[in-house]
Amino acid sequence: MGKVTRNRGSGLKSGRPPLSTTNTGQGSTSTVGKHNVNARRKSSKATRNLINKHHQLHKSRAAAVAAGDHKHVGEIDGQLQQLGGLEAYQAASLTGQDKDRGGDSSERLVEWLRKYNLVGPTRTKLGLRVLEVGALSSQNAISRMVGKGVEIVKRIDLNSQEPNVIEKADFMTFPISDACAVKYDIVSLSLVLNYVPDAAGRGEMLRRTTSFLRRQGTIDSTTAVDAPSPLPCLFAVMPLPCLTNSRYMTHNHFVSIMNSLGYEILERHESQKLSYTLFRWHSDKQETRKTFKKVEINPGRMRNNFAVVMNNA
Ligand SMILES: C[S@@+](CC[C@H](N)C(=O)[O-])C[C@H]1O[C@@H](n2cnc3c(N)ncnc32)[C@H](O)[C@@H]1O
Repeated sequence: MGKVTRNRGSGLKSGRPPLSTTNTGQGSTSTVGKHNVNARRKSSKATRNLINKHHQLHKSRAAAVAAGDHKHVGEIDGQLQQLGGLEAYQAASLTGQDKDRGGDSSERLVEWLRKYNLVGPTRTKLGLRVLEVGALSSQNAISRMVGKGVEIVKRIDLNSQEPNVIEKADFMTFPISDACAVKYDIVSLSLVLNYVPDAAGRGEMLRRTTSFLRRQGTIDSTTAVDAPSPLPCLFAVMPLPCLTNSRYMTHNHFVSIMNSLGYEILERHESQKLSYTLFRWHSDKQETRKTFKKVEINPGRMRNNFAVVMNNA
């Protein structure tokens, strides 16, 4: 793998999708479902608080479901509703990721694909198929590569902001097809894994990604640089503290989990708040079905509890 690149000084500038906005003259307004959310009026702290609260409630809900506490589930659903539900969360994700505060995480993916000479103005014949899970916008950098190396970007989200171009679907139940023609060269999971409220669910999500990737040898593309092809691959973006400040996770531990699925890390970048990684999937490698439990590897009172559990199903 190449050296980890870091961009501590630029805040979130190196990652996040562009805000779909209409300019009101007073600041941008993002229209999310029925909600009109003034992007600039919400401070970045308020945005962060909303996102954090949403994540906390989701985790509590998962725990209440697991405990069979239906009353508590109902209460939490009410609180989520009061926060504005998934739509408000998505609006916060978009506004908090405005150009001023962040950027478009798929810019990093495009940068890496350029490095391997897979996208760009001269790559008109190359037909990469991309599955973007958790898509908030059809105007991001990877979408702009359609016709420049990318054939299609299939976008899905639990709640579609653009019903014509983003399919409302849950990745965990999204149909898997064995036909190579409907598989993908690239799966993008940008800020989605951390949305899953429980550790075993995250493991299942990672395991599931390989089912959507084309096998090696079925990819009609060659890299023109002196580097191995990164295809098929997974682009994963996570909040940095998931990997640097968790009791149950480190970057190396995450890579071990990915290795067990047949993934090899190719690229890594850290901005001030996000971790970006590109993993090539070796379809010829048998998944080891190794078990990864929730084990404390990084003790500390001030750390978070982010974990990924792989059950040997
Ligand atoms: C924080 S947003 C990230 C959006 C964008 N990918 C980015 O990098 O900014 C997380 C999105 O993932 C979606 N999501 C979470 N779990 C999902 C699942 N199982 N299937 C499809 N979308 C999912 C949520 O609805 C939400 O829109």
